[in-house]
Amino acid sequence: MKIVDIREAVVSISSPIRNAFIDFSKMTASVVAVVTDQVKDGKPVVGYGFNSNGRYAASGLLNERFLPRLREAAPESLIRDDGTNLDPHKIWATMMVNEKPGGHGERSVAVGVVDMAVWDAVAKINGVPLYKHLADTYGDGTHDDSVFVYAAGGYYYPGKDDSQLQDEMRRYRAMGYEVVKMKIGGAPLDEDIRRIEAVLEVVGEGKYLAVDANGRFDLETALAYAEAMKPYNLFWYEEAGDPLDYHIQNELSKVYPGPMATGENLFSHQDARNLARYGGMRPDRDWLQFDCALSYGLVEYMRTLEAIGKEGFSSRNCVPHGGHQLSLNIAAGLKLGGNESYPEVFKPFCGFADGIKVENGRVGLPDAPGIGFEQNSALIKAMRDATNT
Ligand SMILES: O=C([O-])CC(=O)C(=O)O
Ligand SMILES: [Mg+2]
Repeated sequence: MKIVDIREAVVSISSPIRNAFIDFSKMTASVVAVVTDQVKDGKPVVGYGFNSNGRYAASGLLNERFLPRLREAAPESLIRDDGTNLDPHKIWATMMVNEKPGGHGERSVAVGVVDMAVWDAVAKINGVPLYKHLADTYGDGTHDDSVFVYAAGGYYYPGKDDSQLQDEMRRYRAMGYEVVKMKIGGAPLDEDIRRIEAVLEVVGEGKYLAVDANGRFDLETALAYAEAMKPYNLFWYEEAGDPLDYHIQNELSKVYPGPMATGENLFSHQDARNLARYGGMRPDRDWLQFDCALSYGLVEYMRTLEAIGKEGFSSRNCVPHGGHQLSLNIAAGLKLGGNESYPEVFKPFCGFADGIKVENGRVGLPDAPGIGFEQNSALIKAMRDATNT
């Protein structure tokens, strides 16, 4: 068996929304299709991937380095020793030939998007949902039947007032989500506190509201928000300071008793390990948000889980960023704490299986081979159209 073609395309996921750091007016993503010579139901098996959101398409890196390495590799060097399937670990190693350690920047996005497509193909060739493949191959054979998901939104948007923010949160609650997330740090503290209180009127209690500062704050501002938000007992306080400023996170942990979350802009197991070692994150309450689509894919994510495990964290501490179905499969198959969900933003590069509703803040998984993209009709259409597959 072999890979016969790898296609790459750039798609727009632009919208007028804004977090505390960036607007999404020019946001793009890469889509990759890995076409194999395997045939199921009369059609070639094609694995799909996209690189989550927030870091732009990685076409230059893909077309100059990572895809040529796969195309030039001997096809048999990319498959399992027993010849039955693609080998994601060998494919990963082939992409990373002649790459120095460190400097994880955007390179990890390019590798991550290919890796997602490879895992989709692997599970399709095995004829099982990816969460089952992961549980059988890397876990104890059991998987979670549903996954905790929270509704991420609450963006700044031109002309958006508190009542529109409240309406948005009411919609998420009506869809079955319990926990919702909103942006902070894109307005002065007193305005954000007013917005937080407006959302608390809708969700009732702080334990149903997470806030995300997108790395905007210096230490002084992070601490001022901590002081002001402490009484609300929020679900979590996300990315207060720069993602690589472990000192800010550590200082915050000393004064903020509630759960903290961070990690979506850490792109390697070494960075994740540094956070676990030096960031003051507390295994008994804090959340780790590494997004495999941005950070070298699932092959690397398994190394990340191992690295943070040695620092006292469990897979249950992890609720990945990105709201994509690869992380949903990982959450069920490798037993994470949950997954993000974007009910209204980043369409169609968001969402889960069409017919499966969120109930009591949890979502079930389709019983279809692969990552389940084919069950998400808007997304699979966009990826097929983009890659002409
Ligand atoms: O606004 C963004 O860049 C997305 C984000 O931080 C999140 O989903 O946590
Ligand atoms: Mg975030």
